[in-house]
Amino acid sequence: MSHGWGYGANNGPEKWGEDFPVANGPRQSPINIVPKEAQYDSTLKSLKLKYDPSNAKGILNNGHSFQVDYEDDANSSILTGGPISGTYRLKQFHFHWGASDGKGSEHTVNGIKFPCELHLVHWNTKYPSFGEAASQPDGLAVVGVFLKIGAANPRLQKVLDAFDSIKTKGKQTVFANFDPKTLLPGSLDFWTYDGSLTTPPLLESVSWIVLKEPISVSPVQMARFRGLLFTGEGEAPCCMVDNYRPPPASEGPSGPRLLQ
Ligand SMILES: COc1ccc(C[C@@]2(O)NC(=S)NC2=O)c(OC)c1
Ligand SMILES: [Zn+2]
Repeated sequence: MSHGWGYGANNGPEKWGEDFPVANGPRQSPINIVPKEAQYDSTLKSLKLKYDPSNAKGILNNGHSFQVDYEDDANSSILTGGPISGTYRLKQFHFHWGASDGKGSEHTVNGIKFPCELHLVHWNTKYPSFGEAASQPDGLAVVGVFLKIGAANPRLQKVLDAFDSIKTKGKQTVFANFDPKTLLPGSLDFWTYDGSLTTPPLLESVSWIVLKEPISVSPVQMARFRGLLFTGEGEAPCCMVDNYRPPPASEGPSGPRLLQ
């Protein structure tokens, strides 16, 4: 790719391997989750998430998605338990979504796409920083949550209400006092596997924890996600939609272990 990566025909997921050869690596994400093939692992612990709403800093349109960033200079918003050992700090959360309700998630379940997928990104405090952790095989832990079409989700409202301030690439605004735990479903049951970032640099540093229970989002709320732009102010507008990497066409015989 002569120009930056994106999700278009000329710079999308099929082209990322040109500049990022790890795109064809052994632990790339996302994957298609086949629940019947997941092995039960009784040694897995329950997931523990402790978030301090006052750690919320800001919300940013980064040109690929939008993200809500958190203070991460102390163990006040942390993930423990589940498949991970030690303490991982919340860094940010962001979403991936489609141009229509039939697509948008990165992980799929039995080949089914959801309209949207939330990623809560945490980094291993055994490393000195997020940047350092992002290059380590046990550096990151991402909690994935599917959004499925249903009743409007009031927990999304504060995020949606910020969109007018971050419509174009590079725009950001203050986003204070938000507890991401309010975005989680009632059950924290999960599938887990070792994978990667789902955009360049596609680093194979993520312990994936995908929650089985989706949260709801209404068609009207999804339309508001699609009102964001990939493009910057003053550029020809391009709607921020289909910002998802699809799973590989078919899992090899040694598909990743899924534990639950
Ligand atoms: C250099 O560190 C990075 C770079 C990109 C992302 C974003 C993303 O690629 N990763 C997931 S997960 N979804 C995505 O869109 C990141 O998130 C942990 C960390
Ligand atoms: Zn993501």
